[in-house]
Amino acid sequence: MLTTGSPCLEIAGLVKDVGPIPTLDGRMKRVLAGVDLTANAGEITVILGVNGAGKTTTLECAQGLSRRTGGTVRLLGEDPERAGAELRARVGIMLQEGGLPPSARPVALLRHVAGMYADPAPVEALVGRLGIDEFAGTSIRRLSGGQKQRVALAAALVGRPDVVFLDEPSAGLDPQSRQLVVGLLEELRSDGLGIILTTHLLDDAERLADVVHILDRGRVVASGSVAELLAGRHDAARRLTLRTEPGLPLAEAFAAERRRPSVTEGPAGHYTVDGELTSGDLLAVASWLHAKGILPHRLELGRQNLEDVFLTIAAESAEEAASAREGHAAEETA
Ligand SMILES: Nc1ncnc2c1ncn2[C@@H]1O[C@H](COP(=O)(O)OP(=O)(O)OP(=O)(O)O)[C@@H](O)[C@H]1O
Repeated sequence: MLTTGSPCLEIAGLVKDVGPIPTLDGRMKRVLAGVDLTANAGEITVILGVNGAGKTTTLECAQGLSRRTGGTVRLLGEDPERAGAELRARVGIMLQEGGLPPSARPVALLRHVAGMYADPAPVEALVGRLGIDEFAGTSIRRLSGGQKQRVALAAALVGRPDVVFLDEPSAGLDPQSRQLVVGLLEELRSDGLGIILTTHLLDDAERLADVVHILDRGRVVASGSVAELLAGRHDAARRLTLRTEPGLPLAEAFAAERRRPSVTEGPAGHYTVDGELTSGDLLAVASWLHAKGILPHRLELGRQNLEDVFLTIAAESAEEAASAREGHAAEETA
């Protein structure tokens, strides 16, 4: 086991091209365009990104399952593309598609996987911990998505790895199973395991992450702890959320103010107000609703959370990419 805080994964300038792609006239497509990131032992590193941002490809290159086009990857100090059995035994992997044999039964499968390691974790304990005993005798093909997820997680952990890669470990889990998985990951982190995971569930990310890397169009566009990401971008930013009837001219509530916060509605009846808001703004909205005789379903003022920051960063990155494309088009036509 590595010392907590020492790097278990170091990625620099990672480039991955795929193809040739027929719709690109047979050219290659660059899906990773220079990814830099580090993950440490005893920490949970979360990789966030919209669909297609390059998260799975980054993990596959980090694991040595996909050959990189350029850049360097060091997994537990070694190049995963040249790794032997010794390195593989120290790495746990849970793939998005599960990769489990459909006819196997969960506990028998986990015992089989455990048999491949010199010092595996006790299968019974893992099975009990993840609630797998409830469907121990059912073949994998008959399990629900969430049940398969739990078996895949157990299979990734049974070899007592030093580092584990989890591609969306809590996707498709019911709230109770999600708690089980989150609790287990917190415990494994305190045992010194390096955990690298992707997720679309931003409240899980916010709760678990020691470090977050936000990927967009094959690049890391922001990195840091959740607190750093929140503080770095929105020093005094707050968000006011209102749920009520649709189509209200909510901006009117701020008509008397010199500075006008930005008001948006979407989806219908879900209003958000962003800016350097104070309790005075909350009062302005409450008074405005009161004058109209409207009792809202919900009205709250709070700090922006990771989801807000993620959406802002993704939108900014999309805007930058669009203006870069316009710039190229202008150059070509000039
Ligand atoms: N072999 C391939 N051929 C063509 N395109 C590919 C190939 N592999 C990956 N891509 C493309 O690369 C991009 C990154 O894919 P990747 O699966 O890494 O994204 P992701 O961030 O994990 O997305 P998701 O959140 O949907 O799982 C996508 O646009 C995907 O379509």
